Amino acid sequence: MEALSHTVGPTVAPLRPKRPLRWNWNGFSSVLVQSKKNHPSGICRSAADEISQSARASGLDFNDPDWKSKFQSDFEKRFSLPHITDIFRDATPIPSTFCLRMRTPVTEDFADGYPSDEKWHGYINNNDRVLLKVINFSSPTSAGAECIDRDCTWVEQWVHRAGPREEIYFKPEEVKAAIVTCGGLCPGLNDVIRHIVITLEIYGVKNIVGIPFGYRGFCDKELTEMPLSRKVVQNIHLSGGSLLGVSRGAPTVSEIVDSMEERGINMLFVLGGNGTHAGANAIHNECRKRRMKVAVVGVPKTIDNDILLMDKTFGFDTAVEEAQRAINSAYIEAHSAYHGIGIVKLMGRSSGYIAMHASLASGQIDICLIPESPFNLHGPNGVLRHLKYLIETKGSAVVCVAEGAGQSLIKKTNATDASGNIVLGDVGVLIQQETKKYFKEIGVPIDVKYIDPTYMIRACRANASDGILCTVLGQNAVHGAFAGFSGITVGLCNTHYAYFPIPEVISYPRAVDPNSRMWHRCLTSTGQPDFI
Ligand SMILES: Nc1ncnc2c1ncn2[C@@H]1O[C@H](COP(=O)(O)OP(=O)(O)O)[C@@H](O)[C@H]1O
Ligand SMILES: O=P(O)(O)OC[C@H]1O[C@](O)(COP(=O)(O)O)[C@@H](O)[C@@H]1O
Ligand SMILES: [Mg+2]
Repeated sequence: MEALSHTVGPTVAPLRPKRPLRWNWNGFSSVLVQSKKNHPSGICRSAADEISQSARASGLDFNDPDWKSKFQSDFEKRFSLPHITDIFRDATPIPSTFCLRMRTPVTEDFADGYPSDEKWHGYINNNDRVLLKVINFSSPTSAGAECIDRDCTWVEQWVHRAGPREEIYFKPEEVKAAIVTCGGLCPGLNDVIRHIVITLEIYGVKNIVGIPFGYRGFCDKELTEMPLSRKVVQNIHLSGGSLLGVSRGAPTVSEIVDSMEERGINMLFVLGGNGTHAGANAIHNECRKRRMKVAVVGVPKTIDNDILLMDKTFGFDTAVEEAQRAINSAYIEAHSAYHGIGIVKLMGRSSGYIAMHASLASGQIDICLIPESPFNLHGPNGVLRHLKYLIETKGSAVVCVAEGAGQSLIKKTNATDASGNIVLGDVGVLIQQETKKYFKEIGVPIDVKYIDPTYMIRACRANASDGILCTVLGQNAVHGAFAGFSGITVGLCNTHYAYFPIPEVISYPRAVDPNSRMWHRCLTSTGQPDFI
């Protein structure tokens, strides 16, 4: 085997030896098993149990000398992209109207046939692949190891490369494309809308509409679709939010598809998170059932960064950058006060990515609390005792907490929002109140400042790196639809762009691995102990 370059990081004992080491093994799905909560089965088992049970469940026998090729062929099947020819067997492609060498003016019609450039193959070949996992873990005890078998055998896992194909399955003049944005706001939504519209026009599509206020816009008679063109979207990326509006809750899938049929929509671009993608996949399946020649393509939008398999989702970098402003304010308040304590609550329902990254980026956080790493507030190892230590030794402290952290410490209400998401208890307020109570009890004066910048962060305009990410994702969404794929989404994968079948990226929320190098880096930065 060829020598691989070494990864950077400590080769000695892990930073936090108190935490039990457990290798991550999840049979066929080869995903991180991060904690009891994040394991799709919800069961916490020993590694040996996991191997035997998961192997049984997947039918994978590691004594079989062919287990690796069986794994790979199963993987290839799972990641193959649904295509309209699965249903319309005789659908014949035409040469792409997305000319890579010479742009076709939007006003020109295609009376003389579609322009094509047969000499230069700047297109993506359908067999191009992107490598999903790029670290060859030598042992299950390596930080963040994702292993398939007990020996952590290296198995290549390839996903489909995104981009324009040489042949397309829709004639631009027959396309009615619709764009819908669902769920909460996220920086970059307008950038993605803009690039979908611009790219559609370059293919030659003239009928492009926006569906107002998420899935609701399909069925609310008071809401009319918004005609879109390069002219309309030219400057929309200069402000945050969504030109089309967003909403939670939805009509039924069948009502949405009825509405699509009525409107003659045959390309649907869906910008949203896990809920939206579940909806998009259901729409795709319903269209197939009705034998509608429709391409449904998602672009993952979530500030929480909780979509599986992608380096990051758009808006995340901007959110981290913006979160730092709140952290810096909390830091200044805390440091300017006598015994000041700053508390900042950041988004992240089930994933602590924003809190972790903002803490790392700012370098001003003493305690970072995320849903993936349980903690006690009270007791000898609790957060409050450490805050007392910080006040005694540093004179001030700053806490960053993700909204989904510490939910076991808060009384559950069982309330859900319109989309069915659990309404979380306010952990920021809890920490604020308990901190005040604790210091009052021990007779130490403190000055607590609590900042919840949630909606300020979400409403921001995308920063430069997100702007580029949105541009590429928006363009690739259109290329995917024209290539005839449906029920897919697009994401950044090891710095390349890939298409994924929707179910693979939303089977459960992506979460921070408490055994990962990144979380350990964060702990190194804050200097916080275990809080259990
Ligand atoms: N399992 C599902 N099937 C179909 N539609 C869903 C599903 N979950 C959520 N949705 C719809 O997707 C939209 C967005 O979902 P939501 O959870 O609010 O945001 P996000 O997509 O950001 O996770 C809502 O209109 C919601 O009704
Ligand atoms: O107040 P809202 O609109 O329900 O949004 C709150 C939620 O939005 C988020 O920022 C993102 O959630 P979505 O990805 O589901 O839109 C969550 O972290 C947070 O719980
Ligand atoms: Mg969601």
